Amino acid sequence: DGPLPTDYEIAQSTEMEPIWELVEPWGLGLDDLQYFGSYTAKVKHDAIDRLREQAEDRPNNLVLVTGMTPTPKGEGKTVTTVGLGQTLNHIGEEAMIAIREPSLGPVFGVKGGAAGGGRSQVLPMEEINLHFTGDLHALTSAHNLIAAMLDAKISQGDELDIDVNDVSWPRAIDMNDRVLRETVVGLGGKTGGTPRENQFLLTAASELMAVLCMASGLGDLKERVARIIVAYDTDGEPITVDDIEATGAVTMLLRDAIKPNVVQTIEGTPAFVHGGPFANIAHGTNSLMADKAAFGMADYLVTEAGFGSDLGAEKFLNIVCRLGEMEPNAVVLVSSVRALKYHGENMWPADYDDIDAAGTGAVERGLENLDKHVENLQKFGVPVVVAVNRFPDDSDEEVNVVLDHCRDELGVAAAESTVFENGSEGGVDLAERVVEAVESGEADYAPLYEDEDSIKEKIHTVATEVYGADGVKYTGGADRDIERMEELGFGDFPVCMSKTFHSLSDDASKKGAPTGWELEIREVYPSAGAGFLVALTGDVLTLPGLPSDPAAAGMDIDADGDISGLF
Ligand SMILES: Nc1ncnc2c1ncn2[C@@H]1O[C@H](COP(=O)(O)OP(=O)(O)O)[C@@H](O)[C@H]1O
Ligand SMILES: O=COP(=O)(O)O
Ligand SMILES: [Mg+2]
Repeated sequence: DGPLPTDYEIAQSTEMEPIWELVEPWGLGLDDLQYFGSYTAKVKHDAIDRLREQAEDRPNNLVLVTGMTPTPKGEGKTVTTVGLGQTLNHIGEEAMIAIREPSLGPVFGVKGGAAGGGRSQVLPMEEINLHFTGDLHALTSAHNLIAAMLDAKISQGDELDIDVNDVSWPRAIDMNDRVLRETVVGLGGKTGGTPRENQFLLTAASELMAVLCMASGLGDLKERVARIIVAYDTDGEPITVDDIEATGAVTMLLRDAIKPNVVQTIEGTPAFVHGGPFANIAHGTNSLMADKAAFGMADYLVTEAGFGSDLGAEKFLNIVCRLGEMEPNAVVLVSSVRALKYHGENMWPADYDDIDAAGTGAVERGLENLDKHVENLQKFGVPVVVAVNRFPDDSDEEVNVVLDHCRDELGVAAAESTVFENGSEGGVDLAERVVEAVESGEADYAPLYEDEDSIKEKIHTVATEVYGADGVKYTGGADRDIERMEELGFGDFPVCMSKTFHSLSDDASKKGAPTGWELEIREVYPSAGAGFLVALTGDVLTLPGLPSDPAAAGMDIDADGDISGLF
């Protein structure tokens, strides 16, 4: 007993299997893999195609893991996804997991890594959380190649008649560097190019990341890249990646990134870790290629959508399942005592000492946030299982407040989970509830809106049904943007809402289940390559900043290469 070793110590003490041995029973052979050391590999296209075919003869039980509105540290969706995958195998099912690959932004910022934690992690955690297989670097380079070629056209004169004040393609960086949000480029006189304003966004929010996650293979990726709109000409006509002749080079840079990465969990469950869009500023789930391949290897796929169900899950259910032709069989809604207290105390910003000091009354007062998330998820017609992800200092009384509420008040299945501390031993109750939900056949999934609904109807549906808004107000150029989207023929695209994750509303300070407010939409732009529109709400930022005490400040490496402070 005593304090749990750190994530890194647990990871280091785990004897991993060579990846080719680990995946062999799941249908992947030596020649199907492109190796990055002994414990990480990419799956080659032929193998992916074979797995897709094999998936047609399997159950394809899809379990989505989402959460309530989290505190800034996160409440354990990744931990629960890894732990549930491990536990399903532990109780005799065949399960794979698919999660996103981390961005260096949060790794060095507030949240730390995204490889799970405790005894429910994917390994090798230090590789996964740092350079991994280079996908984020490849995406950043590909994104900035487009920006450089576009500016070369602008400053050296071009037949495209680009409107220098109507360029929609920013630059990208995989780092939370807030001072790059709004920049001026092209300074330095004639050789410096044409001065103009330009933004940076986090690579996780790049349309290339979304395109990589939606693509079905290299050929599809290339067609999607070609369609990406990067600017408009002086007549307002779109200019694409193909128009600036960047399609081939950009796709070449992504030739490896498009292949899903396969690794293992602490207990030896195979895991796809591929694609890394955040769920506030992007669509928030891993690549469809990973999902489709996993269905060829296992009966269950457990996959995570980022942040609360108003973000990752809403977009997974309204966009990813629609475009990816998938139907979820159950949704796990991760709750935590600390998040319930955070809402119950109407706390902003989060103070973890105050959270620890709060009592069961605060847990009860916070339940309104959990209730709204349960209500939202039930609107999609999928059975909900609430997981109470138990943290070390949680008391039985506090946990039981949540379990009793779910079972007695909400009439939904609920289970305590200690997969962080105990691995699969701590997930049996949850896994059994999930299997019951899947085997009940109750799932009757449907998205909340139809393709033919207007753009404003789609936004109104999400705002009122999911966020709890009374309505929507369009500010800035949003109305004109929507008219342009309809003129361009994007009216039937689903809408990816970009919103703060700190609240169900677009105001980070509002906790619980805010009512009596209007959603503000300030900009709408196309991800023509990904196949959806993006609507910016409130003051959401596509390039986060570092806190004054970033996680990076607590990290170190010794002369033997041993790392500390990475979590
Ligand atoms: N039950 C738990 N006990 C202790 N720490 C936990 C527990 N669950 C999650 N954590 C830690 O909390 C942080 C957020 O967990 P994570 O699974 O990444 O959440 P999410 O995916 O919802 O953002 C991570 O540092 C993780 O190791
Ligand atoms: O996009 C955010 O994902 P997490 O909630 O898993 O941090
Ligand atoms: Mg996560």
